[in-house]
Amino acid sequence: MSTPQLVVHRDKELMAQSAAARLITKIVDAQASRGSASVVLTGGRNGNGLLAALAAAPARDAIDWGRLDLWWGDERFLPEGDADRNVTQAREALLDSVPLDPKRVHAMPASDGPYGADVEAAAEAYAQELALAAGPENHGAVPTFDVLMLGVGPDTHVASLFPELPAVRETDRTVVGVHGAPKPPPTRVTLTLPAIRAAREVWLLAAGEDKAQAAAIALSGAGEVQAPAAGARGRSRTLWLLDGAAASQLPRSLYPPASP
Ligand SMILES: O=C(O)[C@H](O)[C@@H](O)[C@H](O)[C@H](O)COP(=O)(O)O
Repeated sequence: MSTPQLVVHRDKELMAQSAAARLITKIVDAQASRGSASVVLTGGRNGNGLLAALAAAPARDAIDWGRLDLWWGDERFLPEGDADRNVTQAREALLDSVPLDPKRVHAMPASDGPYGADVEAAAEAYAQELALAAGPENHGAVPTFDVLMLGVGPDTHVASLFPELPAVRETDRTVVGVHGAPKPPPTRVTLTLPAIRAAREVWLLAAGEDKAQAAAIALSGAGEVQAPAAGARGRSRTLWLLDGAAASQLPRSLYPPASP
């Protein structure tokens, strides 16, 4: 697993704009070399802030939107179209304004979908969808995602993997249901750490004073069960994208001076 690399920006707006520019380049390069790109989106303010910055980016249409596979790291298990669903918020921030191939937008099941209120069945269905997309070269149960993005919670959660809860301890399955999540809503579907670690690159987004302690804990060698963000590593790159406020409790030796 790759050692975390940190980039600290002046504020959360610049962090979102810079991360969006970084994502455009990553997708364009993947499409140029492999014909398509595969990205895992995250919910939350930082994740949606990045999507909004991407929607406003002048270079955004350098991306061939029809050759982009979008997946989700987690989803709130709510009815289709619910304003609190991550896919609803992603559509509002970006997806509804770009010409994606609907067959390549892989939303997690809703609580009024084919699996009803059975969140375990919904999770298993998404795991099967991932496995179907995993080519032989992936020798695994999930596609090799080019970039998997994760917001970081104040308690160091990523996706819907919360400290000490069963989902963060999962070592075999790629997708599980979550009950009793401390961040509402309580029922969710989430990728597990093994699925997250299949990504080429994992980018963790942390902006704001309320993330400073989480970043310091996750980057100080804490265990992944106590600090799930500590276990979110990419196969070739793990990148923490922070603003100065979220980096304020980190030892200065961990990162170069913040961007101007
Ligand atoms: O479903 C969710 O809520 C998100 O996937 C969650 O993991 C989020 O990314 C973090 O809680 C950070 O959220 P903020 O960026 O809003 O702090």
